[in-house]
Amino acid sequence: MVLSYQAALSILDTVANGQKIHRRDAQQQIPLQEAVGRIVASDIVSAESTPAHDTSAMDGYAIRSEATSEASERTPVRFQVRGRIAAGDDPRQVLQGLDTAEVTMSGIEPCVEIMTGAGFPEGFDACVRFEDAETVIDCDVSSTIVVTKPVPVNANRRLAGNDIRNGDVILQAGMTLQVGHLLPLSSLGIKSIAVEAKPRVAVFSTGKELLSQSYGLGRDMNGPYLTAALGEIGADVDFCGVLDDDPTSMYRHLQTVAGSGAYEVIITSGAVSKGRFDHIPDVLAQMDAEILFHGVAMRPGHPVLFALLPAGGTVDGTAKRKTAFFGLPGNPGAAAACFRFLVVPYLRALSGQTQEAPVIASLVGQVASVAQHTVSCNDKRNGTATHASSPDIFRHGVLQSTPEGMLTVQPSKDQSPAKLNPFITANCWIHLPPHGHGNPKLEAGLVECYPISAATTGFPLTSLPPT
Ligand SMILES: Nc1nc2c(c(=O)[nH]1)N[C@H]1C(S)=C(S)[C@@H](COP(=O)(O)OP(=O)(O)OC[C@H]3O[C@@H](n4cnc5c(N)ncnc54)[C@H](O)[C@@H]3O)O[C@H]1N2
Ligand code: MOO
Repeated sequence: MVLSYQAALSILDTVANGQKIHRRDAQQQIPLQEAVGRIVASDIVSAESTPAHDTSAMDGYAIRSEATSEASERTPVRFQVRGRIAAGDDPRQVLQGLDTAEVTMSGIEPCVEIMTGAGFPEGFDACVRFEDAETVIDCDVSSTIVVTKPVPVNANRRLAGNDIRNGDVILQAGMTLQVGHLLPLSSLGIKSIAVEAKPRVAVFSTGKELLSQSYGLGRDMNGPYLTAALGEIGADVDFCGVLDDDPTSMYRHLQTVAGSGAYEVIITSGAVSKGRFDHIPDVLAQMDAEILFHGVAMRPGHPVLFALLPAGGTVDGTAKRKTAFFGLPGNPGAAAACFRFLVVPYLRALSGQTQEAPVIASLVGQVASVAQHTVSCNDKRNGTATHASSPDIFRHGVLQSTPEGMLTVQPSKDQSPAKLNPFITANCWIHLPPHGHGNPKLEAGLVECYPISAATTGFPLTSLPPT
């Protein structure tokens, strides 16, 4: 029986977690502003509460709110300005020598000019904005102002510690640093951050048709696509060229790159299915690879292969890291789907990230046909029996929000894995589970969508994971 998609994911997760411990220099400390898009390596916990002091939210006058409780147009309350505090001033120094109790007794309330962000002076509990006070005697800092409305306690005052609390977990290990995170992190004085090392990945394309364009249009699409898609998710990626359909040279090139120990993952596309020139499985056997799966119940992409290449030797007494190998199918639509739904989960697990949560959208049209997508698939590993098993199906499509605020998704009309035109407009992948017929969610027309791009920076097009 062909391996289910879920079983393939579980193999990838186990292998990634096993490989994780062998990652050399797995963490790096880098400046905050260079870390956007990188994976946070360990929890960041606040060592302080912010803001450190009470501060003013407006430019105005710091007053005692109680003094304004009876204030009205007919009974305005007078205040005398007794100082001025700018952001960065120490309010204690500004108010040195001012005995608020004494001046209050003298019949006129003291107040202090205060600027937005400035530390709140002791003895005052609210800020009245400049535009809400009338200056009756204008004399620089000893002006007199009147207030004609009661000012609530704590008006325009930011209380110490009401933003971030000491001990708050600001970011969890495995999260992708987003540009928005730089604001709270910088507010805590954090200037650099420990991030996971970028996974090092080598990409090859295969096929003589890509090397000589004497007949037809043998253009490499998977090479640029996979290289860019890997770069987008933060991998350190090298495109290593196109391998000819010759097992000897294929072996030589792959062995050289694997033996260099420079890469944690090698990805090829093509030459993995049943054809006479599909040499990847044989070359891997020659390389003593442990083939963990070859053939998954998924559409497209069922010929996909995953293996571990031997490391050979030890480092500091521990076995060297093996190299993960993905043999993606050659058809570009299949290579892209396998990348998105097998390679990305592997790399996320390797970097300690949680897996993505889908966006749930209403399927436009085709609900009935989609719900009855159970098909039979060939067992690619032994190449014999046809099993009536139901594959996971991945379809590209267009996800959009309606003016009513609904999310809808329309699968591309042509899902042929060799058709590239739909990728001009497609912005997501739809994941249809196996045994769709009878699945209540699917029959209600609700499907799981993932953005085509697996990058997690920018607008996070993923719903919150269930709590
Ligand atoms: N007898 C069978 N034939 C095929 C099966 C099968 O189960 N039994 N599976 C089909 C499926 S599904 C796919 S997908 C392909 C995958 O085959 P390979 O991985 O062996 O890929 P190739 O044969 O090398 O190429 C297939 C196709 O893709 C084009 N290609 C390959 N690399 C690239 C590239 N980098 N950029 C653009 N296009 C590429 C290649 O030119 C071929 O047209 O096998 C089916 N056959
Ligand atoms: O994996 Mo092939 O899925 O259909 O092109």
